[in-house]
Amino acid sequence: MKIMDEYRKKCVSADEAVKAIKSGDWVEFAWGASFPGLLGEAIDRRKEELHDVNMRGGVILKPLPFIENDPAGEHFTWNSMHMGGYERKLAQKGFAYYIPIKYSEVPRYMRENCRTDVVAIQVAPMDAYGYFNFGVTISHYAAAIEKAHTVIVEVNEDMPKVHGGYEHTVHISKVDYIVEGGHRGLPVLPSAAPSEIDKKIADHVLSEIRDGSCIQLGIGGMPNALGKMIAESDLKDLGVHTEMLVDGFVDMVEAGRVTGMCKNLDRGRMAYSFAAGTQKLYDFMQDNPAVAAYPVDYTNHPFISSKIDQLISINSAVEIDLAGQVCSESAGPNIISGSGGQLDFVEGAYNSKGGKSFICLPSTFTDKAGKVHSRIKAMMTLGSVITDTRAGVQFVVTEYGKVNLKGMSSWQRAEALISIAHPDFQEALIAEAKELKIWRRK
Ligand SMILES: CC(=O)SCCNC(=O)CCNC(=O)[C@H](O)C(C)(C)COP(=O)(O)OP(=O)(O)OC[C@H]1O[C@@H](n2cnc3c(N)ncnc32)[C@H](O)[C@@H]1OP(=O)(O)O
Ligand SMILES: CCCC(=O)O
Repeated sequence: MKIMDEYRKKCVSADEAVKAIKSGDWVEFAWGASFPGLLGEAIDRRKEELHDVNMRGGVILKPLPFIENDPAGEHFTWNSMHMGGYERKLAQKGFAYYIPIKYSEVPRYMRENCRTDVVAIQVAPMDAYGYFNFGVTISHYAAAIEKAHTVIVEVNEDMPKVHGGYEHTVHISKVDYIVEGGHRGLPVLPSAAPSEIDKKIADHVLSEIRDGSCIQLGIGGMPNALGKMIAESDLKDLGVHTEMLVDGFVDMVEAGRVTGMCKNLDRGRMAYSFAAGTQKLYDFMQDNPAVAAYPVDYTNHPFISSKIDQLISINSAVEIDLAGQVCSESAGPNIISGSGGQLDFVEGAYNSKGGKSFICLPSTFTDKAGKVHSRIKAMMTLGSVITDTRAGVQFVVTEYGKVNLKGMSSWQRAEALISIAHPDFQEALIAEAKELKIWRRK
């Protein structure tokens, strides 16, 4: 069959396409900026016919209509591989559940561990050869498609067509239904301007980065702010190998910091697996040969990323204890986000020749009642999830300085971490360290 005949045959309305979903199914639905809004609304309209449907996705940037309109959870359950602000509020109300991941492993989970009946995703318009480009989200979609009995694509004329890599497209022969969405825009994830604390942290990190380094920036305000600061530095010939492409990287390119010419892999190109940011980022990605889209088991697996020399990983955290264990995903037992690719890059950067991993966090956190807490704790808050074990953590940075925990004894860790805690909390931390028998009088 000619490709355009096949296209026309598979083209249906959103309501027609989602009839493929049956009660009890698992549906791979949305990730980040690739939110298939028409399909979401159509699934919601089918609510009364469906029971016990498990929807799966992550980093959701827009409300999920089928969850919003099912407050008793009779029809749909939301399962997230990484929660953003919207999902963590759903989780606190009991409407969403977290799937613990090491993000590098997600394609394998899809192939070997997770049930996937239907894939419903957003794509760019088909090309002349019959391929739909995944655009801003490559992640694990190719793997999920391999396992699903039904694949539905919602075509968004505004989805950038990106260069790969591999597994950044799906061929029409693998697609069951096509829903034309026209120009739908993409959800944006705005980034804040760097705060004074961000700037101080950035100064500590910047003094560790050399010309020719390859940068990964994690999710959240701090890494993005650091990206902007790197753009304002005088570093040269930087490379980019990251899971998440954010506006900070565009700033670096525009400032002439990035050539990628020192990379051992994907020389001259910026490897990424999903992108979320402003329209400036999405415009930058469109048909840009400097961008290389890959599945997340390529960008994130430490076996691959560590082949790149001078890999610099910059991630953020919620709290750290005096042993050096890092929590980046919960406040006590309450989920904030997820492990994501943090551990992947902490390991990848440390194992790269000349590589360094940085966990960057402000020294304090102010709660909603205005009370200030140290993020450096003698012991982890009860219920907090350990994202990076103490043996894996290398540099820890606050606005008060940086310490490299690798190879340090328990008393050295306590001393080092207390030295970068907020001065108002240092005495109390020393007292607690003494009780824990990790304070050594020198
Ligand atoms: C993407 C890559 O390339 S790979 C690796 C990157 N992935 C990761 O690092 C995964 C884990 N990390 C993360 O999810 C993020 O970096 C975070 C959560 C640590 C920081 O993200 P940000 O968006 O900057 O966090 P932010 O400071 O806005 O806080 C998020 C929420 O946590 C709450 N919070 C933050 N710190 C604390 C704390 N110490 N105690 C209690 N709550 C806290 C905030 O109040 C906020 O809640 P709200 O939205 O209800 O107000
Ligand atoms: C999984 C999405 C983002 C992250 O790695 O934290």
